[in-house]
Amino acid sequence: MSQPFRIISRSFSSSAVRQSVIKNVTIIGGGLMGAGIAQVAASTGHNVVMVDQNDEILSKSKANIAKSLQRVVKKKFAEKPQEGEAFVSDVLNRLQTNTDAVDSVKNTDLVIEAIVENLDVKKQLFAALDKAAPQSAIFASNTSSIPIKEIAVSTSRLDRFGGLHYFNPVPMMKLVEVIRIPETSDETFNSLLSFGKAMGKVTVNCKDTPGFIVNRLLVPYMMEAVRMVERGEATPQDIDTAMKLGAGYPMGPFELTDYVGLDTCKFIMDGWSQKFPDNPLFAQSPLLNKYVAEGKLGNKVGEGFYKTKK
Ligand SMILES: CCCCCCCCCCCCCC(=O)CC(=O)SCCNC(=O)CCNC(=O)[C@H](O)C(C)(C)COP(=O)(O)OP(=O)(O)OC[C@H]1O[C@@H](n2cnc3c(N)ncnc32)[C@H](O)[C@@H]1OP(=O)(O)O
Ligand SMILES: NC(=O)C1=CN([C@@H]2O[C@H](COP(=O)(O)OP(=O)(O)OC[C@H]3O[C@@H](n4cnc5c(N)ncnc54)[C@H](O)[C@@H]3O)[C@@H](O)[C@H]2O)C=CC1
Repeated sequence: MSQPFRIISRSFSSSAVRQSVIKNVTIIGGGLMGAGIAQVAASTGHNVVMVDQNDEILSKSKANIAKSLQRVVKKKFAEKPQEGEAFVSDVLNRLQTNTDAVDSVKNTDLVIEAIVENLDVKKQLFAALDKAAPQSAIFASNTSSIPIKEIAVSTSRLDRFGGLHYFNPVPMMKLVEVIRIPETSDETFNSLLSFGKAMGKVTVNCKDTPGFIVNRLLVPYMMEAVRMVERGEATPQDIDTAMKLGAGYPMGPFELTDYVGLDTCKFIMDGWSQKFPDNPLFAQSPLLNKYVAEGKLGNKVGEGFYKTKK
């Protein structure tokens, strides 16, 4: 078997950094995030297998990727449309799909999980993948809110487990939070950092604390916005306008909730309100729960706090 690690010598330091070479990537989940991660990984030269529950979902994911790639090439290859076409075709050739997660990891270097925000479902998936993936493969979760360690314990590879938390829309958002648990080896962490950079992202290092960096600050802000509406202090429209024009945010909190998906937001809040019952920042929102119960899940279904085009 080939040696999975290489020594990288950095010119600015005499020390050498051990890390594995990541070429073959498996993304589990082809929804909003999985499709975005798959697109950018394939666009940056990686061989990608994107996995979801059935072919219909995967066809939609591929169609969304094709649409997003067109937006990217329109800018990047504005003067060279033929090169743009060749780029799109190369990217799509590097992107395979599979409905069998276990089969998809047999030759993988890195698994990135981007399925529903539910601890039990994630653990069940990783436990199955752990038996099938090569010993050298690194596992990462894109969870928004679940501690990485709680997911990682479903496997026998805690030293090869970490978090890669991307932001929506992945092709546009430049950040990836790279999370290590105490057991994550330096090799694994360095490989995850290098992979994030190889995808063209800026990486920040995070410990395995609730919400990492961005969501630990973003969630209380967004929850206070919905509580303002619940208290009758302002409308979603006025809050969104205020935060865009007064604070310079590209989207207001309600537009962003529709963009992220109200179901995902509720999964996050269900988890945090159970875990931190005494913290008022994470108390449930009756309004969010009502919208989710009515099936108003945001842009993905055409209606959330706003009616949008699907
Ligand atoms: C209030 C209710 C409370 C509920 C409580 C909730 C609990 C908390 C939930 C927390 C959720 C956390 C989720 C998570 O883990 C982390 C996240 O991802 S948080 C989300 C982070 N993302 C953002 O904050 C996005 C903010 N928005 C923007 O940056 C911009 O609006 C955006 C880039 C999306 C779009 O730009 P905009 O100017 O608004 O629109 P355009 O359509 O003109 O696009 C501009 C430019 O960008 C190109 N583009 C856009 N999307 C894509 C894409 N998917 N693929 C490729 N290209 C894209 C577009 O083509 C435009 O290009 P031009 O050349 O400029 O025309
Ligand atoms: N929506 C957002 O803005 C962000 C979400 N996240 C996180 O990313 C993860 C995915 O979120 P989204 O992409 O928004 O969700 P989504 O609902 O758009 O997609 C999830 C996909 O996973 C698939 N899936 C579910 N169980 C599966 C399984 N066992 N095997 C294979 N596929 C399975 C579903 O069919 C669906 O297509 C969640 O953990 C979420 O918290 C992280 C950053 C931003």
